Amino acid sequence: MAKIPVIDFSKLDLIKPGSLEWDWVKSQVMGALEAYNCFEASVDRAVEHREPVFRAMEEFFHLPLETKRLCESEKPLRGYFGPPPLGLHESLSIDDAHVAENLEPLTTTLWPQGNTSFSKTMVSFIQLVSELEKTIMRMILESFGVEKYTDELIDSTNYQLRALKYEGPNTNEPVVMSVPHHDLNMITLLYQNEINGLGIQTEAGEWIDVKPSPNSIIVIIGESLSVWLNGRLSPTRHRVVTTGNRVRHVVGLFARTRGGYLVKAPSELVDDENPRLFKPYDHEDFIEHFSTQLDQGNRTNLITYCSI
Ligand SMILES: O=C(O)CCC(=O)C(=O)O
Ligand SMILES: [Fe+2]
Repeated sequence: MAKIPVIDFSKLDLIKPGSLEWDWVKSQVMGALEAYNCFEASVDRAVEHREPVFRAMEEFFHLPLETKRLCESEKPLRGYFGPPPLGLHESLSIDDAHVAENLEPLTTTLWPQGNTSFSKTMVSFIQLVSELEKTIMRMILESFGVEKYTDELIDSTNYQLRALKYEGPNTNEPVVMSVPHHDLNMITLLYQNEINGLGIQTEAGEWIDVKPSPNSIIVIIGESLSVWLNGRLSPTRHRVVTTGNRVRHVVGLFARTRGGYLVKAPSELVDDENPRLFKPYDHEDFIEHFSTQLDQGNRTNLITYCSI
């Protein structure tokens, strides 16, 4: 069975630009993205977060529906979505979840009697995952010779937390929980409990079941990054299919650019051989205006939307 590449990021603190370690990890990242559009980042420190993160998620999803609905928001792709019709999932999305101040008011709303551990647990995990995302982003931009844009891109990024709960379908027949799709954002990093279900499609059309180990964070590319890179990397086509009766929990970091930032391939990536493929666009604006079509099975394709 094919397996997506596993890349060791355990010495995340030591992987610094210019070091031998950096160049070695960067070459593995680019090799994996070229061959599979995705990889598993193995980060030993993730394991310390595992038990508290999934316990915090259980605590949230066990709240009464009317309490969870206090997190519903007018903004698309933020807030609480659920409960799921058969085959779908329930989720909580929080913008800029690496900043404690963004989670604390929500935590107080959900648990008026107090629950500091929920925000602390989620913030510290998202901080770890966002550091990983920044490292990967810097490596990708460096590989294409456009590293001078890394800081402005990072400064314009919303590190959105998305906690997902999939009920077990109670059958041994595989059930599609999330239809094949591309993510629309820049980079998505996923950390799951022991219930597998994510599948990745290779360019050749083959589906690979992802079976991450407890220290693995799955890294996938979204359409927005493809647009920013003038098509240099392809978005990862993926789906979720599960069996059995156990709950699948996934905590994801969906990095995407904020409103006001124009997603536009830098001039270094455009020349006679590589003409500009996409119209510049504002990701937030796109999400706000096209979100009604973002439901399962009918996702607006960003690449189609801004293709020239
Ligand atoms: O559950 C997963 O592993 C992936 C979720 C996903 O693809 C998404 O939320 O866009
Ligand atoms: Fe996805």
